[in-house]
Amino acid sequence: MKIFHSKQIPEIDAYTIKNEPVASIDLMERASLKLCEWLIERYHQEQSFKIFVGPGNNGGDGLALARLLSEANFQVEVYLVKITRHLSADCQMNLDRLKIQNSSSISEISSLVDLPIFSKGTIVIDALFGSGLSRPLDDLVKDIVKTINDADVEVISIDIPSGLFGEDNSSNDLNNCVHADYTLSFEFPKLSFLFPENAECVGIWETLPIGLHPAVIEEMESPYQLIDENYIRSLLKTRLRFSHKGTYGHGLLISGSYGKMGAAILASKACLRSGIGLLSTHIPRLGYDILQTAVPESMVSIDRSDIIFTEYPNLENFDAIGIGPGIDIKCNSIRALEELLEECDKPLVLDADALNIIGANQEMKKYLPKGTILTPHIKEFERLFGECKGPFDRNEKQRNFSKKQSVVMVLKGAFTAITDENGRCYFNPTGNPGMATAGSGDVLTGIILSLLAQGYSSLHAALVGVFIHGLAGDLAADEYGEDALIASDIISFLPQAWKRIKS
Ligand SMILES: NC(=O)C1=CN([C@@H]2O[C@H](COP(=O)(O)OP(=O)(O)OC[C@H]3O[C@@H](n4cnc5c(N)ncnc54)[C@H](O)[C@@H]3O)[C@@H](O)[C@H]2O)[C@@H](O)CC1
Ligand SMILES: Nc1ncnc2c1ncn2[C@@H]1O[C@H](COP(=O)(O)OP(=O)(O)O)[C@@H](O)[C@H]1O
Ligand SMILES: [K+]
Repeated sequence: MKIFHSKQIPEIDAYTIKNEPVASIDLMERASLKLCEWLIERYHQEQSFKIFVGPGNNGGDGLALARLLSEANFQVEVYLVKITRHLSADCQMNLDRLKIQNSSSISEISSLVDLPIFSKGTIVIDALFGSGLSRPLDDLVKDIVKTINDADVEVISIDIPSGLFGEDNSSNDLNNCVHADYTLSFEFPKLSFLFPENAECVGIWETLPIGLHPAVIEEMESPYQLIDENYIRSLLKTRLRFSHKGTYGHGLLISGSYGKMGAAILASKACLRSGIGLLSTHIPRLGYDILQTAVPESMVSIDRSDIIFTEYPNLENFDAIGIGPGIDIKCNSIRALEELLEECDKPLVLDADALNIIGANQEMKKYLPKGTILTPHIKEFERLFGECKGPFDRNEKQRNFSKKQSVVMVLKGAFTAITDENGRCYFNPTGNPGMATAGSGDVLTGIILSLLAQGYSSLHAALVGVFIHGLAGDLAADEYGEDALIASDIISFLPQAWKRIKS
């Protein structure tokens, strides 16, 4: 699913209105019907709604919704926030229709004293501002928003929490934006919903289809998209009847150090559970027995050091290389990584301490071979690129670096963002908070290495790897719950995850 900039939404609307064709007031009615259906499915008629309405089309949606909920016998009170005398045409039309219906109360709010008492159990619908917001909220609206946020009520925002911008909120104080429990957005999510910093405002978000014209959605360009299972399926390779282990590549995983051999075990197992033909795991000497016992399917390449990574085997023997989980950041490891980056012409994935080493030795960035995959979490990202002004700025930096250096970057977290050499950004929907646990990143590195060795392009290895990793985590959470989930469980559910997307 493409994710469009708020400025593109009116163009998509206008195209739909002209070419479907449909009157703009009827498109608003369609959107409000979807909102009403969503609410009717979840709430019963004893619950009352307080709808806060602004002057634009977001307010228009709120007014149309008030009429539809009243028609369905819900108790509705409407609060029209008077910040301007002028309402948008469709907002005015829906206000007139609501007045004609004459079944809900309509009050005007021109100062805080006009605000109602919020009794417990009330549901607040936030239809103050939508994607047309062009500057932070003015004082009156800010105070109304604060009062709503402080009240012990459930809040549902229409399209976007009022006060929040669809993209960049770096100059915005999130305390002045509605903190919704649910955000119901039309057709597409906004970019800002995918950033962890905005979660307190957005709550749980859903998209409601409102029949925007498919031709304009297809044609209009956007660098952002949310991937889904069908898209991932379209990228998968099939295993051949007459194939042998050589067909699926030989991977080299450089991982582990004294006290961190678990990282090497997790990454190796995940790699082998994702279809690779042969795996060699390069580890310091002390890890020999540990790895041979824990992962008998992997061959072992031994470093001359007992405790850290200081050298690597001949790269010619391998189809892809993964380096980082648990390698530590000692001086000899830095030198070895530097050499590897300069020499390596094989597909490469860098994670964890490999990224921290580069973060501490910035000149190494320029040696990253084209097509390399980097998999930082936010902290590792900031070690690489410095502090960011906010999530939008971070995403811009990620896209720009991918483009400039022709590398694939995987910024991990909820809605992991994957950027490619064209500056495109793909967000991943799978995964859950249970995966915020030691070692889950190591599992991802193993999966991605496996896919690189099997001949997937860097971008496809990152996309498929991140999706399947999150899917296995979701299946594991279904079985064990999020709290008990450990990284090994993600590996245990890789077989089910692969079966599901290969079926
Ligand atoms: N395709 C879609 O997504 C559809 C969207 N619709 C609704 O239309 C909304 C967008 O409507 P609008 O473009 O009218 O935008 P808004 O309803 O967000 O209102 C913007 C209006 O407020 C003014 N304004 C902006 N920032 C302000 C501020 N800080 N203080 C005071 N005034 C401010 C603007 O000049 C403009 O007049 C969407 O969010 C959605 O709710 C639906 O009605 C139909 C289809
Ligand atoms: N709240 C969450 N929702 C979805 N996925 C998550 C969440 N928290 C963590 N993950 C996933 O778990 C993995 C954690 O990786 P990382 O932070 O490197 O862990 P570690 O260093 O312990 O291996 C990433 O792939 C990330 O996307
Ligand atoms: K809103």
